[in-house]
Amino acid sequence: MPAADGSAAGSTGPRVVLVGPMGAGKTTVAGLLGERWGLPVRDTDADVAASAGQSISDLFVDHGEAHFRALERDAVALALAEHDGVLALGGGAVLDPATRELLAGHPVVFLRVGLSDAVKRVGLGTSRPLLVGGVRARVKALLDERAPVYEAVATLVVDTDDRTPDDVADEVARRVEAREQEEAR
Ligand SMILES: Nc1ncnc2c1ncn2[C@@H]1O[C@H](COP(=O)(O)OP(=O)(O)OP(=O)(O)O)[C@@H](O)[C@H]1O
Ligand SMILES: O=C(O)C1=C[C@@H](O)[C@@H](O)[C@H](O)C1
Ligand SMILES: [Mg+2]
Repeated sequence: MPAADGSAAGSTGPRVVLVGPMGAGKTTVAGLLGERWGLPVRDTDADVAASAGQSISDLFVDHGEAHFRALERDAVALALAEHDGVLALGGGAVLDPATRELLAGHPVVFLRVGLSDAVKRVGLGTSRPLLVGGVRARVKALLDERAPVYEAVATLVVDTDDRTPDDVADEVARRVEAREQEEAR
C-alpha cells in the first residue's frame, strides 16, 4: 500500500536494478538473481504490457514510442517505490530524465554488451520494435548513443560479452553483496 507521499509503506526498494541495452540480458540475469537470493523479480517491460493489455510491439505500432515511454516512466516509478526484489528495466527506460533522477540512490547495475553479442542475442524477431528493419545498424546506433547514459546512472558496470547468464549473475551478486557489506560497516 503506497504511503501519502507516493512511496510504498515499508518498502526498502529493489536490491538491485538492472539497466543496459536490448540483449544485455537484464531479464535473464534478473531471473537468475531472483532465484539465487530468493527474491521476487519484476520487469518493467512486462509491467507495461500487462497494464496496457498489449505487447510492446503492438503498443509501438498502435500508439507510438512516446506513449510507450510515458507508460514506462510510470511503471519504473511504481516498481522503485513498491518492489523490494530484483528489478529489470526496459532498455530505453533511462533515456527519461525523470527516471534517471528516481534511480539516484538505488543500486543500479549496467550490464554492458558489445555490438556483436547484442546482435546475436536479439536475433531477428519482431518483439523489439526499435530493431525492426536493420538490426545491426540500429543496435550500433542505440549502443553508441546510450552507453554514456547507462554509465551515468550505474553504481556498478558488469561486462556480459562472451559470458553465460550464470557467470554474469554470479558477478552481479558478488559485487552487490560486497557493496552492501561495505555500506553496512
Ligand atoms: N550472457 C549471455 N550470453 C548469451 N545469451 C544471453 C546472455 N544473456 C542473455 N542472453 C540471451 O539473449 C536474449 C536476450 O536476453 P534478455 O531478454 O534477457 O535481454 P534484455 O536485456 O532483457 O533485453 P530487452 O531490453 O529487449 O528486454 C535471450 O535469448 C537470452 O537468453
Ligand atoms: O531499448 C529500448 O528502447 C527498448 C528495450 C526493450 O526492453 C523494450 O522496452 C522496448 O522494445 C524498447
Ligand atoms: Mg528484458
